[in-house]
Amino acid sequence: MVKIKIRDMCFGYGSTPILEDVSVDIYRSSFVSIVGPNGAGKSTMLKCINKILMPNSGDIHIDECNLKHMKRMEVARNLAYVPQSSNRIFPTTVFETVLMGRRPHIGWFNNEIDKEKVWQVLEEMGIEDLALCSFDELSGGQQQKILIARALAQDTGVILLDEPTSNLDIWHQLDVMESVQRLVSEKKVTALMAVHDLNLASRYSDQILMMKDGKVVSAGKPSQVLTTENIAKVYGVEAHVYNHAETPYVMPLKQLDVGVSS
Ligand SMILES: Nc1ncnc2c1ncn2[C@@H]1O[C@H](COP(=O)(O)OP(=O)(O)OP(=O)(O)O)[C@@H](O)[C@H]1O
Repeated sequence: MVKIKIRDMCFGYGSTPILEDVSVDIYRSSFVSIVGPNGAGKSTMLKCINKILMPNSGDIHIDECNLKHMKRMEVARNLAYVPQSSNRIFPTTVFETVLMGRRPHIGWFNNEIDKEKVWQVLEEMGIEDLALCSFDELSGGQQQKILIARALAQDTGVILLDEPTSNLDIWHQLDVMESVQRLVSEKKVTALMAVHDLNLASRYSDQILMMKDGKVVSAGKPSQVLTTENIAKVYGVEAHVYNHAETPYVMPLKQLDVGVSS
């Protein structure tokens, strides 16, 4: 069943087109990765789906609802968004930061159930010992985990993640990916994640969208999208792709043509 339906979506900053005629179906309870070079439009696409940006044309439906007709709080009850972790400063404790995720459900006034939910999420992520720490005194990787915890506390059917592993060591990268995978398999959440690491995308995703210059140039299972040809065309990189069943492993070898990616 389709959870997010995007049709003919175009977006531009001023007269500069950024997304062009994007049409994709994201299925309920699937883990979908968006890959592509710097500047391809991955973050812009996530921001359009979360209504942070308004497309110039086209439609996005969440279930049967057109995003255009959804109010801010309704969007927040349906979609949680984990932004790229650059310089996010919250002058609050970790507990208070995660509690902000409950706002779409209860407004400004928190009750015991919401606080319990926050403790539950902190425990599930193994970060309850950070609860009383100040958010802005944590490491980049710890802050990343707190932003993910805040999204989990939001308790939505869709979670959008913008490069959630970018600040993390390999142990924590796997930790985040396993957490998202558990959300998808156990809580039937739909996860859409922008990511640069093709091998993490390959291992964890049900579907990959490969973007270049604001267009989705390939979409499907990892084994259909992560091919030598696509990687050469989109990244300008020669790569070996070792196919282990449905999970290709990508080994980049050399640049083919400097300047393919921006
Ligand atoms: N606020 C802005 N104003 C104007 N142009 C912008 C703005 N934000 C992004 N862009 C441009 O939009 C294009 C797509 O950017 P976007 O951040 O969506 O790409 P991305 O694929 O997420 O890149 P990266 O992998 O580097 O994070 C880029 O050319 C970028 O320069």
